[in-house]
Amino acid sequence: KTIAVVGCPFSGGQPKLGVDKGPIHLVEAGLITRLEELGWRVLFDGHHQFEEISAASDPPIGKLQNPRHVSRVCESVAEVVGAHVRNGQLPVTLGGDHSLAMGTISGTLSSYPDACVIWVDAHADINTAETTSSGNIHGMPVSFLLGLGEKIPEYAWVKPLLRPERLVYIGLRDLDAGEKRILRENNIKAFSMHEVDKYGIGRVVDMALDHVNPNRDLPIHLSFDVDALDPSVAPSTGTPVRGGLTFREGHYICEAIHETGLLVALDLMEVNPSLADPESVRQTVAVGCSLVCSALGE
Ligand SMILES: N[C@](CCCC[B-](O)(O)O)(CCN1CCC(O)CC1)C(=O)O
Ligand SMILES: [Mn+2]
Ligand SMILES: [Mn+2]
Ligand SMILES: [Mn+2]
Repeated sequence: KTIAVVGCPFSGGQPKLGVDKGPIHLVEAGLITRLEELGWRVLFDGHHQFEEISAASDPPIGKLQNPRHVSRVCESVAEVVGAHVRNGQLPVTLGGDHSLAMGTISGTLSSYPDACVIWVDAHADINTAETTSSGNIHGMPVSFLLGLGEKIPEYAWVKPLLRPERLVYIGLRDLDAGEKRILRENNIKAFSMHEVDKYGIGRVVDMALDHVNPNRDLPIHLSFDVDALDPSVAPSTGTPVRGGLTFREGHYICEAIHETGLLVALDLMEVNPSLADPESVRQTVAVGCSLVCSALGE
């Protein structure tokens, strides 16, 4: 099978400079060669240029920051990822901030409507325009994918293709009040760090899969935010939160998902190579590469 590496140098979903440089660092760390060494054919259709998409003027809509730019970029990503999936390739999207998952998961679901989503993150990224306090759209992609909250004309292209019972979280530990309410109201399954401690990562992954993929017959889209890992493991990221997944727990999730043989798309998000000292940046990039390779059979 062929992997399509989709470099998405995009930072509009959040305020910190540098996360748009994530893809180039991941590729320059040798990710493509490592994937080829695993036996994959790898297509790298380059780092997408999004500057031309950026709206001339993009004033906030309510609290939402860079709303038109984020929407246009995500719509473009949905088309790119959807095309790769339709061509029978496995898209590996390198971020860039997590707002991009609005595009990647839309792309996957357009071809695999019954796909399930495993969202590995310290955060739920499920704020609506009403519940967000920051207005940073990287904290909102899941709400758009589920069709929650007030409709925003600029986001009319996002179809509510994701069903709550097809979504499961691993690694949560920093949720806004509105997000906790949304998870409860929609019966969304979440394995926080408390459950990871209580049951161990092995049981958590089994339970997560039992919830969204009970017969192990549905395609899996894995959306991995490196801030799910403990900041000691992946320090160079925009919204670090203490008490995260260990290096091994992060890798176990990826290895276990590979073992299902059901992975159809992968996102590796929020590596920001400008937020730490060179050694910490190198470490974060190396972990990102390693997680991708583990999800693909290493
Ligand atoms: N939920 C946050 C963080 C989103 C992180 C997105 B990512 O893709 O990295 O998972 C946090 C908002 N929170 C509000 C209260 C403040 O004290 C701290 C930040 C938000 O900005 O909505
Ligand atoms: Mn995230
Ligand atoms: Mn996060
Ligand atoms: Mn983040």
